[in-house]
Amino acid sequence: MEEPTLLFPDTDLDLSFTSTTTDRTTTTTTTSARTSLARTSSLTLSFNDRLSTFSASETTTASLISRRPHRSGDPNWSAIQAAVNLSSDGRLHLRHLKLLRHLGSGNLGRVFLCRLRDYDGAHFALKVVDKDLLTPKKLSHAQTEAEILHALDHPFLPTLYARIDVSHYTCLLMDFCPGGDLHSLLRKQPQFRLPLAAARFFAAEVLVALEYLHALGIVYRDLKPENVLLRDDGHVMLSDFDLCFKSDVAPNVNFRSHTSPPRVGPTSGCFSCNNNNRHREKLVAEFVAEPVTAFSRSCVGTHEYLAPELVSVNGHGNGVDWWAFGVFVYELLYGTTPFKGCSKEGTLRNIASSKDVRFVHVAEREEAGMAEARDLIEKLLVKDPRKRLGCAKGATEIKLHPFFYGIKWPLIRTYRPPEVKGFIRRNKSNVTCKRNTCWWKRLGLLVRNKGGCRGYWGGREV
Ligand SMILES: Nc1ncnc2c1ncn2[C@@H]1O[C@H](COP(=O)(O)OP(=O)(O)OP(=O)(O)O)[C@@H](O)[C@H]1O
Repeated sequence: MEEPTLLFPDTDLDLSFTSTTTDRTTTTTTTSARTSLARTSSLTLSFNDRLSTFSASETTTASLISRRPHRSGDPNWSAIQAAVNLSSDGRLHLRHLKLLRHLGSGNLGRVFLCRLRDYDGAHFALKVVDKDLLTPKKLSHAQTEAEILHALDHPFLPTLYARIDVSHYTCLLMDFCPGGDLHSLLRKQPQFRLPLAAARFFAAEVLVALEYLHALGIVYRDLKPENVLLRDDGHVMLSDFDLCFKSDVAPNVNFRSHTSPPRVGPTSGCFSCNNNNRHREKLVAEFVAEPVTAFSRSCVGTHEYLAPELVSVNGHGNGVDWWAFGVFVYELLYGTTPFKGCSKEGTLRNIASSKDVRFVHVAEREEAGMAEARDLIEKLLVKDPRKRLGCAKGATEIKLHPFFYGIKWPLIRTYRPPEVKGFIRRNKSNVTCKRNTCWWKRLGLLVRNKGGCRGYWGGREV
């Protein structure tokens, strides 16, 4: 038999991985994540084996997602296009990618940092899902995630560059966020709290991302700092779309009355009866695309972020995202979540109770803007979704709240992100990865000895 060739020969991928799933990330639908995570640790060996023994055209289907308008200038696209042009069948394959390291694991699979083999300027995140290890429910979540990623085109959401299906693996090639996630950044702050300006900035960008998802009829259902990743430039990227559900949405242009302040200038002033000196009311057109009829009964999400209607399992809609947004703003500013109890059950009881949100008193938190922040949180954490801010008109009405006063929404992607303790701006072309040649030798040996057999690493059954 021909010796299997290694397709990731100088990878630094660490296979001796253990589950990183924490209590925070556990969803109410999580079942045997640990088992599936442990099994997926033999992934690379399987890849090498399969790709070396099957002809690519028989076993792989790869779709290069078409270049989208707002990212058309993205150099990652050009790099991928160059690789595809050189490919004999005009497709992107796993052999074009070089895995650099393991970034993390979730319910559905593992995420790796990788780059194009012949071009070291473009880094990507590769999410690898082993469909054989998933329950039918998780399989449907994986399918949902892939479909949603395919539909997105927004600066604060991931770009799906390609989807590669190899045997029972689905690999999704996406933007890599070198800044880590907001939860880790919070852990680096004094008392886990962000300065108000930083919290406002991140909240505003997440709001814009949610607005876009809702305009597509997508209810996200998994907002939490862990799922807010930071790009190299400090702007956010919402991740993890497996718990989303899709609904219809009917965009509308509404008119609301807006009172503008009196005009000051030479024509106003001493004449109190002058029309220009009065508050003037005018009609302002506003675009609303909110999935108000969205409805689901499945209880998914992260305990501390679950809306009361999710806890009561009577069915829920778009409002769960606006509730979670309230919890999110609270956590950024207070370093904890508002209904956290001593146990998961205690947390759920607090959420379901009729008690309103309480704010921990933090003397040094009384900076300008905190009163507005508390008011916004109170309006979002209204237990009855019909009365909750955002449920009727979505982000359009949340953006008008005084907490966000002064933000020029269409320009937000051009804002300079705040300097935050612990955030290191990384140059994409200078992503570091641990080198461990001895490690690679062990991998080569293992593949040769076992013929790339899956299931063993370092003498430990996985
Ligand atoms: N695009 C990315 N850039 C950088 N790191 C990423 C990227 N996507 C995911 N990660 C890292 O990989 C980890 C696993 O991500 P993944 O989306 O598979 O699962 P998760 O966020 O833990 O959620 P879940 O288990 O609910 O699916 C994340 O915690 C994150 O640290």
